[in-house]
Amino acid sequence: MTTLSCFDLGERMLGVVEARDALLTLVAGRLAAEKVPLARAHGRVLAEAVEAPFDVPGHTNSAMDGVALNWSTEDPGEVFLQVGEALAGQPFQGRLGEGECIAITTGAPLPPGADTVVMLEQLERDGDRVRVTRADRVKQGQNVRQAGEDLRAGQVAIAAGRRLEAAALGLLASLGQAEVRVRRRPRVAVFSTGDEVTAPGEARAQAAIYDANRYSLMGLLQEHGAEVIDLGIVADDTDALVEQLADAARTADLVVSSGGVSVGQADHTREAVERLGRLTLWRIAMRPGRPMACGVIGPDETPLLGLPGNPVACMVTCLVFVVPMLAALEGRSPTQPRWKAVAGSAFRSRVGRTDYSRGVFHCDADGNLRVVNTGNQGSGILSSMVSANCLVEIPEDTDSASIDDIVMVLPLFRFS
Ligand SMILES: Nc1nc2c(c(=O)[nH]1)N[C@H]1C(S)=C(S)[C@@H](COP(=O)(O)OP(=O)(O)OC[C@H]3O[C@@H](n4cnc5c(N)ncnc54)[C@H](O)[C@@H]3O)O[C@H]1N2
Ligand code: MOO
Repeated sequence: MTTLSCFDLGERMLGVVEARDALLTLVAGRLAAEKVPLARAHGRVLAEAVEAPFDVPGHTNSAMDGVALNWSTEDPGEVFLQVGEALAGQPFQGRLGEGECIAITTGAPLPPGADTVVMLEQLERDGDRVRVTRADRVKQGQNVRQAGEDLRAGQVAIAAGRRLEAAALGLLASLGQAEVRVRRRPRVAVFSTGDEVTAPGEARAQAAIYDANRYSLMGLLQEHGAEVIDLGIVADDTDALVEQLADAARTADLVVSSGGVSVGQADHTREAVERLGRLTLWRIAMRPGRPMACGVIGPDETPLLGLPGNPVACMVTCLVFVVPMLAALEGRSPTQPRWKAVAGSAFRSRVGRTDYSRGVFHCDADGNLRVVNTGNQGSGILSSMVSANCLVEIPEDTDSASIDDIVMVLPLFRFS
C-alpha cells in the first residue's frame, strides 16, 4: 500500500498510524554525517558501520592471576617448574616445554605451548616448583580468553543507525577509534503561539498563562537528540512571523509550534505559514491531541508541525509524531519501544479513537509489569504527566480497558 502525503488525506478523521506515516514522508533522507571526537559522541547516531580493525581480544590471554601451563597430555602431573613470567603488556619470550609453567597475570598473553591457566588460589609454591592442588578439577583451556572470541578482524562491531550509549563508546575505544562518523543532530525550531501565552520570568497579565509548551517540547526534543532553535513566543504580527519562519526554514530540519490549531480561530500563524508554503489542518482520532496542523515552508519544503495548545496534548503529539520523525532524520528506526503490561486500574478508551493515558508502571511481586493511571487525565493537567513514566496506549479497535486487561505502555523517557 502506498502512503499518502500529508496534503492528500482530505478532511476525514485520520488514524494515528496513517498520520505518522504521512508525516514520515516529509522527512527527505537522512542528515549529513560529521566526524566527532569519541569523547563527545555520547547519544549521537552512527552514520556508518564500524568494523573491528583487528581481532578482539588481539591475543589469547589469561583471565586469572596464576600460572599458564600445558594441560593437553593425558596425565599432565601436579608439579610444574616455573621458567618465567608474563605480565599484561610484557609477554614471556619463549615456548613452554612439558612440565613447565610461567607465572601469569590477568590479561597477559599466553606463551606458545600453554593452553590452560590455573589460578593462584589453587597453587602451592616451593621455590620455583609449583604444585596444582585438586588437579582433578582442572579442565584443559580453562581461564583462557581466545584471540578474536569477541570480534574477528573485519566483523561489524556496531551497525549504522545505532545510537551510541556507554557500552558502544567503550567498544569503539577498545577498537582504537578516536573519532567517529555520526549523523548531524536534527535541528528543530520551536515556538509558541497565543495572545495569553507569557514567557516565564515576565509579568503575567490578568487571564494570561505562562508558556509551558515550549519548555516541555524543548526538553523532549533535546532528550531525543535534537539541537533546539528557540524562537520564543511569536509576536502578534504576521509580517514579523513570516520573517522568523523563513529564517527557521533555512536553518532547521523541522519546525514545531504549539497552539492555534483548533477549528474556527483567526490565526496569524496559519496565514504566515500559507505565505511561505502549504498548510493542512488535521483531525486525528486520538485523545489527547485531536487537532494538529501539518505543513511545509520555504524553498526546501521544511516540514512544520503545529501541535495542539493543551499542554498534555502537545507533549503526547510530540512523542507520537515528532519523535519518530527525529529518528528517521538520524537514520534510526522510527518504531518506538512499547511493552505489554497488566492494567492495575481502568483506562479511558473508545472504539474508533486511540487513547493515551498517563501511567506509572512498575514490576509486581511476580515480576510482571503492572501499570496504573496517574489520576486526572484532563488535557491541561501537566502534573499528572510529571507523575507518569509512560503513556498507556489503548488502540482504536478497543472499547474498554479494565483492571487485569493487558495494555501497551510506551516509556516517556528515552529508551534507545
Ligand atoms: N470547537 C472546538 N474546540 C476545540 C477543539 C475542537 O475540535 N473544536 N479541540 C480541542 C482540543 S482537543 C484541543 S487540544 C485544543 C487545541 O487548541 P489550540 O491548538 O487551538 O490551542 P489554543 O486554543 O491556543 O490553546 C488551548 C489551551 O492550551 C493552552 N496553551 C496554549 N499554548 C500554551 C503554552 N505554550 N503553554 C501552556 N498552555 C498553553 C491555552 O491557554 C488553552 O487553554 O482545542 C480544543 N478546542
Ligand atoms: O486534543 Mo485536545 O487533546 O486534548 O484537548
